[in-house]
Amino acid sequence: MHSNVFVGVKFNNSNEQNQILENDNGISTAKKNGSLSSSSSTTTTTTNGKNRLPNNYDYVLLPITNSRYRENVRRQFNLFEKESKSVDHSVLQISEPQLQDLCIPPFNATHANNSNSNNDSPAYIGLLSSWLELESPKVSIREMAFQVLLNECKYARFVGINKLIVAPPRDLSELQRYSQVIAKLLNHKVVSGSSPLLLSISLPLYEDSDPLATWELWNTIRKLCDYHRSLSVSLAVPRIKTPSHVLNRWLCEPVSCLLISSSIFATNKYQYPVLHKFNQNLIQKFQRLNGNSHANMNGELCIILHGMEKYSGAVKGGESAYLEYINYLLKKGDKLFVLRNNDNQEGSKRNNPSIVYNQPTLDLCSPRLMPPLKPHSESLSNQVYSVFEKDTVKYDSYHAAIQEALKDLLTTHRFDQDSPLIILVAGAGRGPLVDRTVQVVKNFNIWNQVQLIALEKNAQACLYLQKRNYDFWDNRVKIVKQDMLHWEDSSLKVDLCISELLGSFGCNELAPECLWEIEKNHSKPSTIFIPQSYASYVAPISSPLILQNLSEVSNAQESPWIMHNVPYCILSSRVNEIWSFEHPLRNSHSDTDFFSKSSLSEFKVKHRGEMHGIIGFFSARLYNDTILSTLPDDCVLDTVSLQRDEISSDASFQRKIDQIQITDSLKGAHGSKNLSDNKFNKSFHTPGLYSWSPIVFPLRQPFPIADDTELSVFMSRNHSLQEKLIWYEWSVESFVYLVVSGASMQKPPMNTPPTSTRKHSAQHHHQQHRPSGSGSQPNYETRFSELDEMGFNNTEQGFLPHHETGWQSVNDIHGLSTSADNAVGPPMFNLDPQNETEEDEDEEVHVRVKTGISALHNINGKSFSIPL
Ligand SMILES: C[S@@+](CC[C@H](N)C(=O)[O-])C[C@H]1O[C@@H](n2cnc3c(N)ncnc32)[C@H](O)[C@@H]1O
Repeated sequence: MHSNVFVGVKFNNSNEQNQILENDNGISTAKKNGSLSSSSSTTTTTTNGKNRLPNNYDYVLLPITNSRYRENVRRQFNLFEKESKSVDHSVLQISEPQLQDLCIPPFNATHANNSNSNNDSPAYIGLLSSWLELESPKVSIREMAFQVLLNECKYARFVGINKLIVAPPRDLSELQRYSQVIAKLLNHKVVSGSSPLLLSISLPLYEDSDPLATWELWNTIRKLCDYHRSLSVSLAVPRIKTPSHVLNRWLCEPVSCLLISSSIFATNKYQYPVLHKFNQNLIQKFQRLNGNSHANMNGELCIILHGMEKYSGAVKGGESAYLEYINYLLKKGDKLFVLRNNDNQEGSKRNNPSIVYNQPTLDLCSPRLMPPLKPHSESLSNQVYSVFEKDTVKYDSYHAAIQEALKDLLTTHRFDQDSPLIILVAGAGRGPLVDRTVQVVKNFNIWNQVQLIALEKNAQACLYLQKRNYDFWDNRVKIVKQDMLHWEDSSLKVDLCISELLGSFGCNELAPECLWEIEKNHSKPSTIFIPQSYASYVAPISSPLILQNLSEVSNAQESPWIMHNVPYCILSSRVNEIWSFEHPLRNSHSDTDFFSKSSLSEFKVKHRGEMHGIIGFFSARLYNDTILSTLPDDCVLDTVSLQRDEISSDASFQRKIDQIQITDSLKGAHGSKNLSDNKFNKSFHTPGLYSWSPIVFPLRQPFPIADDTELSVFMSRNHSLQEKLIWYEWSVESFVYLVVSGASMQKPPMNTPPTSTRKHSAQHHHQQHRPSGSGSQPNYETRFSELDEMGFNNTEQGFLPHHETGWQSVNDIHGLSTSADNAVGPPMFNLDPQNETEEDEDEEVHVRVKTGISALHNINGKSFSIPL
C-alpha cells in the first residue's frame, strides 16, 4: 500500500535557454515511491545533444518559460513604456510564449499529470517565472507580471500541468500588492475553471531567527487571497531541527510540495547521503497526512529534490543515492501506516483527502466534515450501525465494565428476595451491548436469574434485535420498542442500566436527558449506570481547511461538525475540561436544571496563530477504572476541579503545576496506561478506539492570535423545556498583557475595566475645578463656546466641583451607589475601581488588554439544535 506521496526532482538543465526537453518514453522504469528502477540515471543526453528528462522520478520540476521569453517580454514592455509616453491609453499586451520560449514541450500533454496516470515517464510541476516584480508600486510592471503568469498558466493548463510553484514575495513590506496579483490570477478562469490549477507559493518551512515568520507570511498572503482553494504552499525543509509548534502549524496547512535541497543531507558512515532523524520524522509526519491539498487536487504531496549535482561527487552512489534514500524513507512510512491502520481497522489510509458534508458512511479513511448524529430524534441507518459495531475496543471496554459492575451487584443482590436481577440496555441499537451482557451473564452463571431488557426506539434496529433474540439469546431478552423518554412501565426498577448514548462531545446525543427519564422512573438507590459519568473538553484550534470548506456553505460556521481525519493544530498549552455529567444525576447535581451548563474556560496561547474553531473531546468512565477517551494523546489536561482551585486563588496562568490530580470523572485507567496514585497530567486516547472523531465548533471569522495571548472560551449547553430543544452556543475573547508604567494607567483602555484579579493601578484626578465665574446663566451658544475655549479635550476645566469617575457614573445610573443614603442596599456587582489596590504612579503594572472578541455563535440554536 502506498501513501499519496510522490517524488520529484528539479531538473537542472544548464542549456535550458533555447532547448525543449525530450521526454523519453522508451525507457520503461517502474518508479512510484518505493520502487526505484535498477537504472539509477537521472538524466541522459541523447545523440542529438538534447537533454532527456530524468525518468525515475514521479515528477520533474521545470520552469514553464525560459530566459528567451523573459527577453521578449522585456522588449515588449519597453516598447509599451515608450509608446505610452506619446499615445494616450496605450494597452499593454504581453504575447504568449513561442515554441522556443518554452522549457516544457507541448507534445506529451498526456503525461503532464502523474497522480492518475499509469505512464512511467515523469509528469511535470511547473515553475512560474520568478523574475517578475509582483509587488512593484508601478501599475504597468504589476500588469506585465500578471500577464506573464497568466500566459504561463494558460500553457500549463493546455499541456495538463496542474501544479505550479510561485516564487515568494521579494519585498515583505509589500505583501498586499504581491497578494493582489496572486489573487487576480487565482480568480481568473484559467486557474479556477473546471479542474482548477493549484498555485503553490514556495517558502522556507522555518527560520530560527523568528520561528513562525514564514508561516505568518503565508498566512497573510492566503488571507489576502481570501483562503482561495487553489492556493497552497511548497516548503523548503531546513537543515536544522524544526520546533514542534512550527511543524504542527504547517501540518494543518495545504502543503503540496516539500522542497529538499541536497545541502540538508549528511553522509552516513558508508558515505551515502542521509537525513537527520528530525527531518526523517518531519517527512513521515507529512507523509501520514499525504498532503493537505484540496479535494480537487487529490491531496497528494510531492517531495522535490534539488541541487544534487553540487554534491554528487562527494557522496557514494552519486545523484541517484538521494532518490534511493527518499524512496526508502517513504517505503518505511508506508509500512508504518499499514500497521497503524490495521490496528485501527481502518483499512487503507486515505488517498483522497477531500472534505465533504455527507452523513457518516462506511468510508472511515477519507477526511470529512459531517453533521453530528442525532440518534435520539433521527433513526440511524443500518450502515452506520454496522460501522460502529466493528469497534471492538469500545465493546471490549463495555464488556469489562459490565463484568465489574455485575460482580459488585452480585455481592449485594439477594436473588431469593430481590430477584430477578433486572438489566436494561437503553438504546440497544442492533444489539451489540446486549450480546456482551448475555456473554457476561452466562459467564457468571446467572442467565436464568436475570431479566434482560433491550429498549430501542428505532423500529428497523428492533428487527435485528428480534432476529438475534431468536438466534442467539434463547428468546429470553425482552425487546421494548419505545422511546425511553416515554417508557411507561414505571413499576419496573432496574439494577443495572447500560447505555451508549454518547456523542463526540459526550453529552451531545442527549444521554443526560434520556438517562434522567430512566433514573426518574425506573431506578432505585442501588441502580448502577454504565457509563457512570462523562466529561466534555475543549481547546482552541487552527484548521484552515475547516474554515475554507465551511465558508462555502451558508450558515455552516454556526453549527458544530464532526471532523474526521481533518488536520488541525491545538493552539493552547492545555485542553480544558468544561463540564461533566454523572449518573445518577440526582446524587451529583445540586441544581434542579441538570441539563443546562455553561463554562468560561481560559487558555494560554504561547505562539501566534489563527484560530478557526473550538475542538471538543470527551472521556467517559464506564465503570470504576474502565474509561473511554477520545482526547488526543499527550495533551496537558486542565480539569474542572483544578480550574476551581485556580479561580479561588488567582485566575492568572502564571501558576506552575507539577502534577494534575485526576478528577472523579476520569479516575482510573484503561488499556496499557498505568496511572499510579490516581494522578496524571497528560491526556490519552483509548488505543484503537475509532467510533468517535472530535467535534468542532467553528468560528465564523478566522480569529487572529498574538504571541502570549490569553483566550477565554465560552461554551454553553442550553436546554429549553418549552421548545424541547438542546443546543450549544460558543464565543471567544482574547487578551494580552501590556507592561506599562503607573503614570500611563491614568487612562485605562476603554474596553478594559480593571479586574480585581489583575495587578493594576487606578489613578484618580484631583484637580481643582474652576467655578463658572459670572454667576449669571449664559445662553446655550455662549455655554458651548465657553466650553470650547476652555479646551475641553486638554484639561479638566469647567466641571462642577464634584468628581466622579465613569464607573461611579455607571453605578449611579443603575442605582448601585455605595453612599450612606443609598436606599437600594449594597451593590450586587463591584464596578467601582476605587476598591482596587492603588499602586505608585511609577510602578510598572500589567494591564490586561482585550485584543479580540468573536460573535456568539448559534444563538438560540437557530442553526443547530437537537430535538428532545
Ligand atoms: C449510538 S447508538 C448505540 C447503539 C448500540 N448500543 C451500539 O452500541 O451499537 C444509540 C442508540 O440509542 C437509540 N436511542 C437514542 N435515543 C433513544 C431514546 N430516547 N429511546 C430509545 N432509544 C434511543 C438510538 O436509536 C440508537 O440505536
